[in-house]
Amino acid sequence: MREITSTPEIVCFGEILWDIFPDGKRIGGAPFNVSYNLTKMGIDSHMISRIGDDQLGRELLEVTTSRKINPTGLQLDNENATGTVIATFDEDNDAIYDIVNNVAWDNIQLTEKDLNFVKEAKAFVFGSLATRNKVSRETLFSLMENATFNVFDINLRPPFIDEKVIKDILHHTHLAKFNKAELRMVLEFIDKEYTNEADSIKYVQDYFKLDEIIVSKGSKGAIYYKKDEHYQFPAVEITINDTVGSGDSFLAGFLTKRINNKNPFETMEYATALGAFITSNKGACPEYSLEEFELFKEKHPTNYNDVITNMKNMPHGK
Ligand SMILES: OC[C@H]1O[C@](O)(CO)[C@@H](O)[C@@H]1O
Repeated sequence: MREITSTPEIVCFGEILWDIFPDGKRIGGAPFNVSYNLTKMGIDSHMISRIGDDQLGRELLEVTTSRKINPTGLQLDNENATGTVIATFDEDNDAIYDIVNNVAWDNIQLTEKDLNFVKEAKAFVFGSLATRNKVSRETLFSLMENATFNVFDINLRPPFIDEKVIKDILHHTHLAKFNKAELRMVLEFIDKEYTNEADSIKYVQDYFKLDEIIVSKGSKGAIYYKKDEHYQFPAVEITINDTVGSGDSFLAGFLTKRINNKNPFETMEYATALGAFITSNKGACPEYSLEEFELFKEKHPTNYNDVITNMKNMPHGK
């Protein structure tokens, strides 16, 4: 396998695993889903995780390699098994996850190479689940303390929620992504009552010195706060296949534009389109080409009448 020597543009950290659905297993893990879709967007992305020395680990390696995800950030664990999750769907077709504990990705070690990659990368992406075990948690903190742009997609997965750890991470975060329930939980952690979204966001921004926050709202779309600016984008209308990884692909689309300093309109438009595209497909990491996505995006344009912003400079002609 070819070693990467140049610094990746984005480094993702955390769980890589098999989601075991009633109809078969699919590769997953929120940070892996982000890394996968970034790669599809043409972004050079590096995934730091750990797999077991077992059949499921070998299968994970095969899939990542065949899908052109660079596997050099995947550590091999001789003691712990490759991660698995028993996934089912509720009556709204939302996924419910039973995440097997004490697996390989709970034991990600700190390496010199990863530390250097994170220092140089334009963004470092992670969630809260990888902090459930001490080893991966300590590695994450060491990396985060050295990164220049920390992107925290909180992705709360009960029962693995630790208030102190989440607050500590938020103090290091530059861009956070919450859904509405997660935003309320963070407010509870800092003893702030929810009055309305804008006030809550302002409070969280000031409390954690955190300029950029995305709140995802499912079928209602998403809103991006950047200091005092906000940009609310509607969800793109599609037929839902399943919602697994929709937030992860949204984030991949968002970062593709954000790290290249595109304006927030273009950034949000791309993010909502990629989230919708993946939701219209099966699973979080379907096989597709950038051209297929671009075609989908053209056929499903953003309804600019439903964009809500406090900024005047909408892109020309919108
Ligand atoms: O990472 C925890 C779980 O979240 C997902 O990534 C979806 O966002 C699943 O693939 C995984 O089982």
